[in-house]
Formats: sequence, structure tokens, C-alpha cells
Amino acid sequence: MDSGRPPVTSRDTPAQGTAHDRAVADLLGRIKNWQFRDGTLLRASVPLPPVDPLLWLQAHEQPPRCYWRNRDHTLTLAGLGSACTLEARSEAHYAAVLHRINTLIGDEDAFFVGGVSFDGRPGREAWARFPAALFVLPAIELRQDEAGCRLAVNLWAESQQAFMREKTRLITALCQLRFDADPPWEPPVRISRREDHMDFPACAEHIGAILERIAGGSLRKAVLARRVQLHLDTPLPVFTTLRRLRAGSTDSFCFALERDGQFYMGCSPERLFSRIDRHVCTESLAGTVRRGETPEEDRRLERLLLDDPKLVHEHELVTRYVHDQIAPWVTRAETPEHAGVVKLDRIQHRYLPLCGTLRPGVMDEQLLRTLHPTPAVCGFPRREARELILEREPVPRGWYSGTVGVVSPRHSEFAVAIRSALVEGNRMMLYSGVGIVDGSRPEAEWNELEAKLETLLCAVEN
Ligand SMILES: C=C(O[C@@H]1C=C(C(=O)O)C=C[C@H]1O)C(=O)O
Ligand SMILES: [Mg+2]
Repeated sequence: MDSGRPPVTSRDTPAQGTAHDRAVADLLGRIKNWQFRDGTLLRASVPLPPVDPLLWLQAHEQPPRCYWRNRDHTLTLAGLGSACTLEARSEAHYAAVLHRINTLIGDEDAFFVGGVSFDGRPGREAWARFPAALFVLPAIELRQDEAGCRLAVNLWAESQQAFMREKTRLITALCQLRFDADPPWEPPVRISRREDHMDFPACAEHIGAILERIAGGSLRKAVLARRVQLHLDTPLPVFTTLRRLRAGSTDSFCFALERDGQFYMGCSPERLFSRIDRHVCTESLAGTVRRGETPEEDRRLERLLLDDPKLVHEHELVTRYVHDQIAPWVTRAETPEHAGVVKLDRIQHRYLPLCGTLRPGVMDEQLLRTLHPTPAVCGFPRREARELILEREPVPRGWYSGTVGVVSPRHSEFAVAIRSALVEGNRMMLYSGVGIVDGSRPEAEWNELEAKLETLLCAVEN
């Protein structure tokens, strides 16, 4: 059947099928000679002609699948299956998981893909399948970076017996890979029902209560989030949807993580931190206005974003927090003097990056523990804001406003997990949040919540 879409690889290079086959054959040849080495990761990688990772993922039913593209487009990873899955039951175990990742990868050029929940606890209700932290080392990996496109395999086992089983499984999976076929035809998706878990009056009431708390002096900012549940007339083709979302979110991190039949997916403009060797970059991104209909209106709104005292305050709380949290870990912190603007397809944000050199011994665990969750998604002070969120929000956040990213000894990068949704078959839960500070008005915040959902909503119904 003709889906009317491009195949996984492009048709104007007919010899690619064979080049892909050769790459797979090359990997198979190497795996066959692998012997069990206690606790050691085995990895092989070969160059591959370019493939669209999302079309490739959509064409393969090999869970758990994962996808990551960083904001700078310097790293894209697509994973099939798991060579190793690491989980944490609570925040207290994040350090152990990150440490395990580093020892397991050692000198190999591999990445774990995963993340952590908003509140450092395992998911509840709709999120019950997601632990507090989850990281997967893909069994089969498609990678695009500055060096080009590569296909890689990872194999790790604790015993000789498990090794033999995993090796056989990997060989079978490699033999089933496809690069030249059309992805399966997918019917268009229609939203048959939309359920809002918070309407405008309830939202206005929460905002009133937060503003009272702020006036009382114990709180300066709290981020209020809501959820919209969609019932679709057909299961959501996750990777095709993410492909549409990605097309309209060029300056965003894009991710999808599969877990027991569910997917957590999204495209976030916000970085928690990135680290290459000892060089670290974090940022504050907060304060929102919509995009203008004309270039003139867009510039006028941009001026408002840069000058309005409420928006400046909303952003500065994040900037100061990020600066204070990172300061003990770095020797030199560099940040521009003035905030800039990040323009997305429907909205724009205030933005200020902050980079530095990590002091000896500082690891991802310290960065994760002290930065997450920032006042961009939680509030300030953190504890007061977190308590208010738990008390006020009608549904658990799960991994929404948690963090998702990639980890390796040399390079780690995490996005703040916003502009995202939990998907299970025909059901999709979309999340959005707004920073409430002195000067917040319920109508404006409601419009901002709606605007943040729009991009996702548009990607669902093509
Ligand atoms: C919480 C979200 O976004 C955050 C809140 C913002 C705001 O209130 O202005 C802007 C960007 C993010 O820091 C979200 O998109 O869900
Ligand atoms: Mg805002």
C-alpha cells in the first residue's frame, strides 16, 4: 500500500539498500566473535547511509524504543530494545544509577537514554509504570552526530547464560532490521473527545490562592500545571506525531521513551544542563508572550517580553536560582549581561544561558540534584512551591516537568521535560504549566497554558 510518504531512506539513492545491508552484515560478523567478559559492555558500531531515525523507529516493533535529539542538533539517538535498564525507586538512588552508568559504559562511546520524575518519586495513577528514574542502554542504536550516521549494538550481561541469550536475541533483531521499506500505513488521527482536568474557574481559584501565599511572603513563585486528556479514534502513531512536532520545533529537544506499552514524548525548548567533559552549560528560560501575526507585532511583543516587570521578575527568579545552585560546582561562570529571547512557532520566552568549568570531582548527580526542579517548573523557594503544587494540582505530574536526556562519562545532556505528553494507545495526556508570580492575571495565565498546548495538539491531528 502506498502511504504517500517518503520511505525510511530516500528513493533517489537506490544503492542505499545494499549499503545498509552491508552495515548490518558487518555488525553481525563482529558480534559472532564476541565472548562473555564478566560485567564488560561489548559494543560495535559501523557507518550507515543517512536514515530518518523517527521513520526508522516507526517501522520497528522492538520495545523499548527511545528517541533523543538535542537542541543543537549535534546528537540524535534512536534506540531499539534494551541492553541494560537501570531504575531508581527514589531521588536518593539517582547517584547510584548515574554511577552505575559511568562504570558500565567505561571507555565505550555509548549513551544511556532516560530521565527522572518531577518529584523524585515513582509515578502514580497514569504514570504508575514510570519509576522515579529510568535509564536504558539501547540494544540497537542509530546515531547521528557531527561524524555522520552510525548503526551500533550494545551487549551486556551478568552471566554466561544471559550473555548467550542476549547475543542470540541481538542477532535476530539485527536480521530483522529494515532500512528501505515504507513505514506501515497509518490512518489519520482524529480527536474524538477532550477532557480538561482543570477549567478556567478552577485555574483562577488556584492562582488566587498562590497569589495570597505570595502576598504573605512565604513564596515568590509557584508553577501551576494542568492536564488535558485526549481520546483518539485510533492509536497514536507516536514517532510520526513526533516527526510533525519536530518539524515545528527546530530549536527544541525532542524525545520519546517507551515503557511497557506507554510512551512519554515531547519537544522541549528548555535545557536543564549539558556537560561535555568538564564544560557545563545550564540556563534560565521563563516568561512567555505569544508570537505576533506580523513582524512588527512580533517585535512589539518581544519588547514587552524584555521590559515588562512581571515577566522580568518571573524569569529572574529562575536565573538567580540557577546561578546560585551552579556556583559552588564551577570555577568560572559565564553568562551574558542581558536576557535574550527564544522564539518558538507560537510563543516566545526570555532566556539566559550560563556556562562554566566544573570543579574536580563534580559529577552529573550533583548537577541533577541541585538544579532539578528549577523555579521554571516548580517555583521558589523550592520546598514551599513543591508542597503547594502537591496540594493544589488535581493530577500527578509523573515525568512531566521532570527531566529527560542522555548520560555518558564524557557527555551528558538533559532537557526540562515540558511540552510533552504521556501516550497509551488511543489515549494521550498533554501537560502545560505557567509560572505564577506577583502580577500574574488569571486570564493571561490561562491563555499561556492554552498556547503551550497548541503545538502538541496540532501535531496530533495532521
Ligand atoms: C512549565 C512550562 O513552561 C515553563 C514556564 C514558562 C512560563 O510560565 O512563562 C515558560 C517556560 C517554561 O519555563 C510548560 O511549558 O509546561
Ligand atoms: Mg509565564
